[in-house]
Amino acid sequence: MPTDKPSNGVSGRIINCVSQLPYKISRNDSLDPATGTKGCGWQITPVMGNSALYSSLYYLRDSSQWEEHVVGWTGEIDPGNGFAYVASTDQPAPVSDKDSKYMGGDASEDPLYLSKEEKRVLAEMLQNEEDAKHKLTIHPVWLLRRDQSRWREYAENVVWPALHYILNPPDDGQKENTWWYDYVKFNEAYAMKVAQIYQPGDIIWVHDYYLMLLPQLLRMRFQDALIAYFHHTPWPSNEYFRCLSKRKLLLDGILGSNRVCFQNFGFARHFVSGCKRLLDSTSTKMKSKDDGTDGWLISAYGGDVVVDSSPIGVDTHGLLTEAFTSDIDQKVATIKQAYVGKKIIFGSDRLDTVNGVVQKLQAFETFLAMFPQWRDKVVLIQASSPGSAEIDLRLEQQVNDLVNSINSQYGNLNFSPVQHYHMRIPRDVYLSLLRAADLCVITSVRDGMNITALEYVTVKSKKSNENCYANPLVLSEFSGSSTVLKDALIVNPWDSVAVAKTINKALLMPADEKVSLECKLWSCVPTIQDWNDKFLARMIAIAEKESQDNKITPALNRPLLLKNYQLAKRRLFLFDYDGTLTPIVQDPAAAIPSARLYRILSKLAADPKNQIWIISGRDQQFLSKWLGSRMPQLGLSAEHGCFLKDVSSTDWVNLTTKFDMSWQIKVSEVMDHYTLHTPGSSIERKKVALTWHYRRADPELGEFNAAKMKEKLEEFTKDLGLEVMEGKANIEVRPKFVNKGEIVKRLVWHPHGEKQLGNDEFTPDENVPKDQLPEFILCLGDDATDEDMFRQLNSIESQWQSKFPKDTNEWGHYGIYPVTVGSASKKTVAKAHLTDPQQVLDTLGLLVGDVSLFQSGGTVDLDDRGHLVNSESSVKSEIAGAAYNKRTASQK
Ligand SMILES: O=P(O)(O)OC[C@H]1O[C@H](O[C@H]2O[C@H](CO)[C@@H](O)[C@H](O)[C@H]2O)[C@H](O)[C@@H](O)[C@@H]1O
Ligand SMILES: [Mg+2]
Repeated sequence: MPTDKPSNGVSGRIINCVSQLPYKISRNDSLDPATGTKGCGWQITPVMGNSALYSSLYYLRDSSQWEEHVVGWTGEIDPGNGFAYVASTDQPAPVSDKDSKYMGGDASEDPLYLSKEEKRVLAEMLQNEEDAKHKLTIHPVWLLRRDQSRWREYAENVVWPALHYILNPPDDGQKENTWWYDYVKFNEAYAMKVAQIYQPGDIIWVHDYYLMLLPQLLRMRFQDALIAYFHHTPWPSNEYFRCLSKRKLLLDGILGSNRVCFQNFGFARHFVSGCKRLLDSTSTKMKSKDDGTDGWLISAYGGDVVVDSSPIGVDTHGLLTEAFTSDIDQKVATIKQAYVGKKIIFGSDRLDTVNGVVQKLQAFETFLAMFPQWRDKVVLIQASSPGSAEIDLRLEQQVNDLVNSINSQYGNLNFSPVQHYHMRIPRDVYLSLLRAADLCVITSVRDGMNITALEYVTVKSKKSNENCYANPLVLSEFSGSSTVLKDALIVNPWDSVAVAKTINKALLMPADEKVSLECKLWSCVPTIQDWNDKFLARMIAIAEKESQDNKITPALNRPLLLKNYQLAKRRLFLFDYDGTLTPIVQDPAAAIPSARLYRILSKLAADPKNQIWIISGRDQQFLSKWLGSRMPQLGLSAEHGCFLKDVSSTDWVNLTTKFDMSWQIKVSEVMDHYTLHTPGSSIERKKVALTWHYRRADPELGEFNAAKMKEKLEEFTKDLGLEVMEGKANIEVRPKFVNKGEIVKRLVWHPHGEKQLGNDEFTPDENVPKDQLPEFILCLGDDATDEDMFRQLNSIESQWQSKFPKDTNEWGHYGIYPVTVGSASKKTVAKAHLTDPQQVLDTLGLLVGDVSLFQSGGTVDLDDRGHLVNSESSVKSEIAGAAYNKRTASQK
């Protein structure tokens, strides 16, 4: 139990977001045999599986310290009523219900329509499953579309395989795209639910890979929220993770958290490496002061995210109470009697490609072949719970073949050495087998944390009658639990000879050695109590450390941006060019606009409400050639604000005419010197600014000489009114009095749509009435010089707050969006971020109708079926559902 009262801004409330509530809802419309009438009730049954996560929820529920709120999807609701919904209640929560489908029923009918009242009643029933004394409130996430398994598809068919080192075969990506939209919506539905209950100071705890986007969606809404993400499954090497087409969006989604935690150090290390490679994050290693564990601080869009590990545990006390009852004693005795004179090897796994059932059977076959003395003296009882439908068929066949082969070679009429149960065995049978086993063998080829391993060691820690105390465990080195249970008999499941030898060794192990091993293992089993307490203590410590200057810059809330855009009558776009509208490339001359960029800019520019400006470090020649000459309707500013070309004009204005340019000679000399000493570097000579590029030089030499050159240039330019800027693999020098911020000031403080004055004496007119100023400003930039624009916009926003306090929009602001593009590691004064130029184009594409709203997330209001509120599909689906309800009611 936590000892200290939560303090320092922590409210004492936890919002646990889980991919599925621990209950199954079924409509119970069967005939009531007592009355002969049709019932119209609902049935709620607990869901088995996911025992560690659910026991964590129950532990917090029982704690007097915390008030717990659980937000979770209802899972597939069994609609009853002749729509035989094939889904077993005993599936573990995260397993795909691939065989869940409706049989019968007209496609136009929607048996999942639930009226408001029905949802209220069901929510109440779910809540009633909780004892009144507990401080736990259940918040169901309703997603009532008829094809309910759609919400699992992306997580289970795309993310899960990659996390387990399985690459899907290539295809045209269409199915995956549809699944992705559902995945975004699934996460959106959670964000909406959390937003309804969130209070400042709450700890939001997001669990696992169904909800990778949720932290960022919440960060968009609540910048100060304390968010933790715990990843229950393995995290793969980046070589696998980077194969996902949405890799950046997924990482970016998780990085909305203050803390990202894994089952072990290795998984955390892979995650950090992914962030570094895919998002250009930087990381620093650290040791937690609280519990001495190793971890990292990774810089994510202006803030720091803690990445560490903490293996989940089991409720050891509860388990021992549950496993040592007189009923289970009896069952253990019955099992022992059934196999008298034989050693019992037990295994309990889900039947999928990663849990290693095939490897186990192969090793057992090898064992019987290598050690004939054990034939007839050992039985393998293997319980394999069903996995997902597609994989089952192939695996099932392979497993059946192996079982038959072993039993026919080494069995006889009275005895089969492998007893295989392809089913989820009841809890009491499972516990009896754990207790009765002389050995447990786990040959998983990939898992986050094998709970059976922890439960086996726990059960073996207690003495009982049947001589089962301290029996050993053979454990795969690829199981997450091997990092915790280091003293188990560790094996490589791919080496069946080694596994066979280890089984032999384990079965022959003397009693004192078994006891000594068990003592070591038992002392390492993490308890769920400890796991929760440590996890939350760490979150409190993080909350205490959070400071104003360590705010994570949220991802740009695109749906909100779209709404704001659609409602605004005067819109101003301020775009940087390199690294924002085009990706950074080796050769500056090759960074030309793509066809997609032209198309989107043309569409934007075609709307008379829009004024579009490109504010770049490029010179006039480049901007005119690639943008101005093709799209004169764009306003252009060259060389970081030195030159200006108005919207729909061809004339450039030089804003630096009065500035003495003799400095160029000396700067050029310095740059020449370093160019000579840095092979691959070059100088870009613009009209005013000079840029030294070292992208094509040896990176280390380039960086080293850039630093030296900068120092040198700063020395003699400080009194000349010049600025020496560090850009992306470049050093630039230009007059200080012009910068992109000054241009922004000039463009914003200007009657919208009116011509710019063609002179360099322009002073912004801060008396322009509000109804002539832009109502929507989107400013995008990737580099240090773009921070001047963001700073300027932030200052304009503050000015407007005091000047026009009543003129905010319906979201309480002025529609000003300073957005940084690119590396997660940057410190920025922007209010939001986008990861790369591709996301920039996706965002602009969204505004002009080229891109779907659900390509990436943000604040959207969904109805209880996952349709956009008030959209055509939402209205249609509501009508169909109500009609269905009316019809079935009249049949009753
Ligand atoms: O303000 P911007 O529009 O972003 O321009 C900044 C500088 O961009 C160019 O250099 C950078 O992009 C090149 C092409 O991707 C890349 O090769 C180089 O390493 C980058 O520094 C441009 O050449 C400069 O003149 C701009 O000032
Ligand atoms: Mg740029």
